[in-house]
Amino acid sequence: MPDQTSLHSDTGGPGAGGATASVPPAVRVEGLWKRFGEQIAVAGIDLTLPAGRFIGLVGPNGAGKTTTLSMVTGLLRPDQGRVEVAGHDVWRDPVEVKARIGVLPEGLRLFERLSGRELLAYTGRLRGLPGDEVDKRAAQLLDVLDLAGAQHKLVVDYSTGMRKKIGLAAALLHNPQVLFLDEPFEGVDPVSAQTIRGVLERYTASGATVVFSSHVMELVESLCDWVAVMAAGRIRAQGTLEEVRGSAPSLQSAFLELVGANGRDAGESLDWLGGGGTR
Ligand SMILES: Nc1ncnc2c1ncn2[C@@H]1O[C@H](COP(=O)(O)OP(=O)(O)OP(=O)(O)O)[C@@H](O)[C@H]1O
Repeated sequence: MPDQTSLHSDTGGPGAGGATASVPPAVRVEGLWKRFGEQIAVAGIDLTLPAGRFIGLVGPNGAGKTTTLSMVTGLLRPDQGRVEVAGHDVWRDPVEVKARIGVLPEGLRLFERLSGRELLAYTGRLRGLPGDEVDKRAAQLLDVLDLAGAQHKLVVDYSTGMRKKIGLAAALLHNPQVLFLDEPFEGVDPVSAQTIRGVLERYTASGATVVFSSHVMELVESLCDWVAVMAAGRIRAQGTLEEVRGSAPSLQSAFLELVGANGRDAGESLDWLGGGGTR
């Protein structure tokens, strides 16, 4: 199993995924810390995510993924450290960064009393796009994401999967350079997941970057070409999928080894649990 130091840490050059030397990494994080009271959520991480990749940020519950993504996207101020997106400092240059990113955060809050179509129209105008361009893009996104039939329904009446899809459409509307998605497939049925996947694959094929967090290793393994593994507020590995997987048979096995979950009591101590018991 490779440790973090043996994996790519310097990116942006041709060896780091085909980007040219002049292209800054999609994300560069240095010494990032966040503490909530006694709880250290993110413990001084360094992370370099190359541009033009489909990147998975994986880790067990409570690893610090959401906290990291919130700091990287300018939603949560770090206690310490620096974050750059596409070469711009997130906290010194927020307007430059926000124009270049799309975000689908965890626990997405939407304008519930707007219809899906109105939400996209409003988002597009906030992004400074001309009205006719917003109309064109909104109609295409609603169509591709299979929401055209629900475009005049209020967002409050959308299902969990529909909310994810309209949130994704809003995040893509201004054609961002880097798209951040926190658990984009959670609560999404397989058909919608396939649709979202198709949209994201098309988006990265054109040179844009997707960074998404997930616990689902099979999904990350099938979608991502670059992976960062987080546990207990630290980065345990980062690199291409092949590098992080190393000699392990799957990303799941590599992950369990990296986060130290192999050999954990798998419920043997619950000797009272099971059928046939009397109490
Ligand atoms: N606002 C907060 N106040 C207090 N503690 C917090 C807060 N946000 C996160 N934490 C703590 O920070 C740690 C990291 O949480 P975070 O949500 O970033 O993890 P995660 O990797 O996204 O987890 P999950 O996969 O379960 O969503 C956890 O111990 C969590 O309890």
